[in-house]
Amino acid sequence: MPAASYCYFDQLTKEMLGGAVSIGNFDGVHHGHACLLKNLKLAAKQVNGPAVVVTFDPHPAAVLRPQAVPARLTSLERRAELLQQQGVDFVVVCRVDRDFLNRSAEAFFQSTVLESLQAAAIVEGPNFFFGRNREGDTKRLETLCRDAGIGLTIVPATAFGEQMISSSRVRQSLLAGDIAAANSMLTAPYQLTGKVGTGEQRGRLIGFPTANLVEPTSLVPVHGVYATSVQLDGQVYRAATHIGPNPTFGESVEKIEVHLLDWSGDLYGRDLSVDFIEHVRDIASFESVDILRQQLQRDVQKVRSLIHIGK
Ligand SMILES: Cc1cc2nc3c(=O)[nH]c(=O)nc-3n(C[C@H](O)[C@H](O)[C@H](O)COP(=O)(O)O)c2cc1C
Ligand SMILES: Nc1ncnc2c1ncn2[C@@H]1O[C@H](COP(=O)(O)OP(=O)(O)OP(=O)(O)O)[C@@H](O)[C@H]1O
Repeated sequence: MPAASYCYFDQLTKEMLGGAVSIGNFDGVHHGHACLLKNLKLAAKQVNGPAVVVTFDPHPAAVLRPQAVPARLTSLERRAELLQQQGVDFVVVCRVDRDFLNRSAEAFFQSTVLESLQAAAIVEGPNFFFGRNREGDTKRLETLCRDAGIGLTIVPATAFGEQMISSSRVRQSLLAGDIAAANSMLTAPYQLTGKVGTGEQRGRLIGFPTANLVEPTSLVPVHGVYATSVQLDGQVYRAATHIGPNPTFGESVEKIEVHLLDWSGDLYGRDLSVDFIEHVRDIASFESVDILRQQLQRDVQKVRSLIHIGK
């Protein structure tokens, strides 16, 4: 991935202008977003311009309701990477503050879509809202696009099961430990990134050394043991990941511990990205360290059976 996979509005260059534009949070980059982005690329081809996504940072909810803001599914870097995997040419970020959120739907459309990006087409989903208090909807957008003489595509909703896919639904699945459902909605396995900090150094003693992830950059799934994979120095490794306390040792602090299979070395201070593949079991309090150790052996076998990596 190039160092700067996204830019801000004051960094726009000529090749980013005159294209097809989609606006939204795009948190997680799910299959609903993917369907929309397929249409964005078609629209871009028709207008002979770039496929541009406009996204927001921080999330508008973080400015409006900081006490109740949902954790993000993706950092800006990861979101841009996933959007580009879907064929988006440019990701442009709106810096969100109270002034920005106070703009009317018309003012936002005029300044962002027409003046800054000189958009030739817009592509959105059915639940798109814009401007102060989410006053602009797809009807309003239709009128604005018609008046400005630019094309508009509203793509139908993509569902998973009976309901429409949304970032909020992916968050709910992760918080319920339903990794399979979350991954069915996402375009790539759910990924958690953090820095490797120091633990109690106990894992090494019980034969299962772990990298303890601190400062996670996105939502932490519910407590449990997970089959995961990690990319390290260009190689993919399987990992058994524990999220939660260590009740066997009387510790109640939540930890994110990653035990890499078929790897040994020192990871302290490095950034680690963990892909979640399956939920394996809940956290338990074991009667002895020996019984915990036997369970960890079974967990590792389970991870091997769930994840196959090419040699
Ligand atoms: C895959 C995996 C599953 C684990 N499951 C449990 C568990 O169910 N209960 C528990 O008390 N500790 C569990 N542990 C955590 C160990 O207790 C922990 O790795 C050990 O205390 C080392 O802690 P440290 O990294 O702070 O040194 C698990 C660890 C791993 C890697
Ligand atoms: N399931 C879907 N099918 C089609 N389009 C979608 C779907 N979900 C979102 N979109 C569209 O993608 C664009 C970006 O949406 P955004 O990421 O803001 O919403 P979301 O995924 O519903 O998230 P949230 O749950 O946070 O509201 C919008 O145009 C929206 O209408």
